[in-house]
Amino acid sequence: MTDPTPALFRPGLAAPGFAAPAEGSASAPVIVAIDGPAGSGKSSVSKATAARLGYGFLDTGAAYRALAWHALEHGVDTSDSTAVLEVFGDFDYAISLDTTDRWVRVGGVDVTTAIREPRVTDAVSGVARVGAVRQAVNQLFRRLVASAALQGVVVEGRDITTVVFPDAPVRILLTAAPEVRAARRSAELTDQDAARVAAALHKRDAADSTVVDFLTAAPGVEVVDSTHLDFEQTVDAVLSVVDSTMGARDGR
Ligand SMILES: Nc1ncnc2c1ncn2[C@@H]1O[C@H](COP(=O)(O)OP(=O)(O)O)[C@@H](O)[C@H]1O
Ligand SMILES: Nc1ccn([C@@H]2O[C@H](COP(=O)(O)OP(=O)(O)O)[C@@H](O)[C@H]2O)c(=O)n1
Repeated sequence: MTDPTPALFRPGLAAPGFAAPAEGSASAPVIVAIDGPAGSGKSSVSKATAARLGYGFLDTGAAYRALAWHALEHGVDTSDSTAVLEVFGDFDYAISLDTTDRWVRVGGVDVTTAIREPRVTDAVSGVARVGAVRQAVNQLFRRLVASAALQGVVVEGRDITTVVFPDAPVRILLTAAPEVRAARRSAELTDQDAARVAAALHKRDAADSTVVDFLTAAPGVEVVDSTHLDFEQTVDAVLSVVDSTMGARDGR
């Protein structure tokens, strides 16, 4: 697999008017777009799917989490949109698209683990509702993918199938019943109280879904419901959608 090129983001470089490289050109990577609510398996399933396909993997939520971390480092209350925009001005963000070497950096600091802390999770919806932030990070995502020199990239988040890459050849909504998603997230965060984890997850979904709709599939988006599937079955179900969609596209 080609070594995915880590890319650095300074918002100034992606100011309004920045022209993202054209999609659909011969060298543009194939996009597999995956959306879904918290704990549906987007990150883990997308990463495994990318590894199986020999593609790169872009976790878009990491950018919002990293900006929330950056805001907290500056003592900013993320419910204050004006203050969020101010600290966004010097948000120096970089992420790896490599499934075997995942890292996230802000200003050269490795925040891969720090952005999963509860204080960041609790603050992230505040930065995600700032429209100017969303527009700039969406441009970054398109630029990162277009310049990755990869055959394909699995991109996961909340608005990838609808806003970031609405023309992606493969678009999937990954869902699971709310109680199943909460149980999976709690099983992952064994050092935290399960009831608190579940309440925080549902509260974040409620806040996030006022900004983008990731609970219903847009026209043309395939639903993969993992409620009754184990992890490998879910990856297989996603790969099956990729295969049938790409097969239909290539006339197979
Ligand atoms: N189908 C599944 N069955 C069981 N566990 C799963 C399944 N899909 C994902 N998981 C696990 O659930 C947890 C949450 O998945 P994650 O990928 O972090 O979700 P998201 O990125 O949507 O928040 C992880 O520990 C992951 O390994
Ligand atoms: N494309 C995206 C991805 C994430 N987000 C925001 O970023 C947060 C963190 O996303 P995430 O994917 O890491 O969250 P989990 O589903 O892993 O819990 C979400 O709660 C949203 O507020 C978004 O608004 N749009």
